[in-house]
Amino acid sequence: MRIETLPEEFIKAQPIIDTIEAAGYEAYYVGGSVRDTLLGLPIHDVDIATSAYPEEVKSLFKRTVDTGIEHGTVMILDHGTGYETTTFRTESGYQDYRRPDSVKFVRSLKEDLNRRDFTINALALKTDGTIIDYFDGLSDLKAHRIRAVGDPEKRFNEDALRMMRAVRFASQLNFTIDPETITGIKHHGSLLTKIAVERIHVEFVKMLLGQWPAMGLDVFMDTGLYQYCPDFKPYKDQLEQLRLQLKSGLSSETAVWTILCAVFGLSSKQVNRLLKDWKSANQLIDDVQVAVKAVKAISEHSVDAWLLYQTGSELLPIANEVANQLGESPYATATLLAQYDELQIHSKKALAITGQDLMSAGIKPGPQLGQALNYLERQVVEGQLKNQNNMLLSAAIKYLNEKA
Ligand SMILES: Nc1ccn([C@@H]2O[C@H](COP(=O)(O)OP(=O)(O)OP(=O)(O)O)[C@@H](O)[C@H]2O)c(=O)n1
Repeated sequence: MRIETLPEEFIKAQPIIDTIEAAGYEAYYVGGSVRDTLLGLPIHDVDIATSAYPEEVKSLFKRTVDTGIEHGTVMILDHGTGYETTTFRTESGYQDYRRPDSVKFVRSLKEDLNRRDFTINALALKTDGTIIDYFDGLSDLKAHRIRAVGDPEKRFNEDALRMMRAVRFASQLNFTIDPETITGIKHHGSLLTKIAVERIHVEFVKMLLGQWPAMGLDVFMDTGLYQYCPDFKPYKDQLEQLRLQLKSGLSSETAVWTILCAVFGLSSKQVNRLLKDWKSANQLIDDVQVAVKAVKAISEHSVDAWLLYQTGSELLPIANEVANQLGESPYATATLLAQYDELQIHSKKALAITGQDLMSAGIKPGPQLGQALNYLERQVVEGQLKNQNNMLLSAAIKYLNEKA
């Protein structure tokens, strides 16, 4: 098979391949960019595989970076773009189920394609548009099927993350997974516990960002893969519910974790624990804690000024998206944002009074000063007080007198 017109990303990279070939080696485009081109999807990174050994590649180009030289990968820099160029290799001895202990560089393209995860990812493309397909990847692409190259048991034993990649591709591409590959996942699901959580995290989120999340979730649940992800085991019923409810992919990582935590019914403390176990960034944890509260309020039709203020304009659309996915939002996002815009202030800094002003008026520094500012903030947000310095000052004095 031959692609008539190659996307411009490949045409831009052609001088790299030409240089390698002129030196007597083979070089091809490989991996996701070839798969996505054949599916008519936009491509991200152009990866090149070559028969030239890393030192040979480096000798051919002025500017290279050793991005993974022990695995044969050298990045070639050309007119501001980096091209990952990897020597054909075989892999052996995956003691940790994720990275090959030893790689052997080889000169044969077929051997290189043979070590890859799925047939749709084991296609090579020449600069003239010819596709090289040793493992029936083209018919799997046509049948919308994810199938391991060779023996699925061996493939997942080598790299257990591939099971998560399979469910992620199913969600992104609307593909089914070949029955033998499914059996391989069923047999090897527990190996996922040997994989760094951060890597599972990336694939899991990509699965729920995919356009057809139920395609991946079906396999994730039916094969029992979910049990080997941190803390998911007790939430089987909720995950099952989610797979039926999700109509389309979510828009962001924050939305992914918000919907999970909302469906699991987690408190802020539990959100923190779950997301820490999934090795999440602190900012994500903070955002999800806020967004989950907002989803609850939206679902219960109890959105008020204070909730809008605390949630903020970035998280409101996410919380409303999640509530919509769960079929429970009576609000349009634009309405929530318009109500948010109408608030007198959008941060504590915007209060027309400072701690310094309160101290100048004789209020002593200490906890009561902070309490007074918190009181004013809430009153202004809720529209009980106008955001004017003299009004806020007298309200603070009254508040502290009543408290005393
Ligand atoms: N665990 C893995 C990861 C990658 N690959 C191979 O390396 C290629 C590039 O991997 P990567 O860039 O991670 O994924 P892509 O398939 O390119 O997909 P995407 O860019 O959408 O993540 C894959 O196509 C596949 O041939 C593999 O065999 N096993």
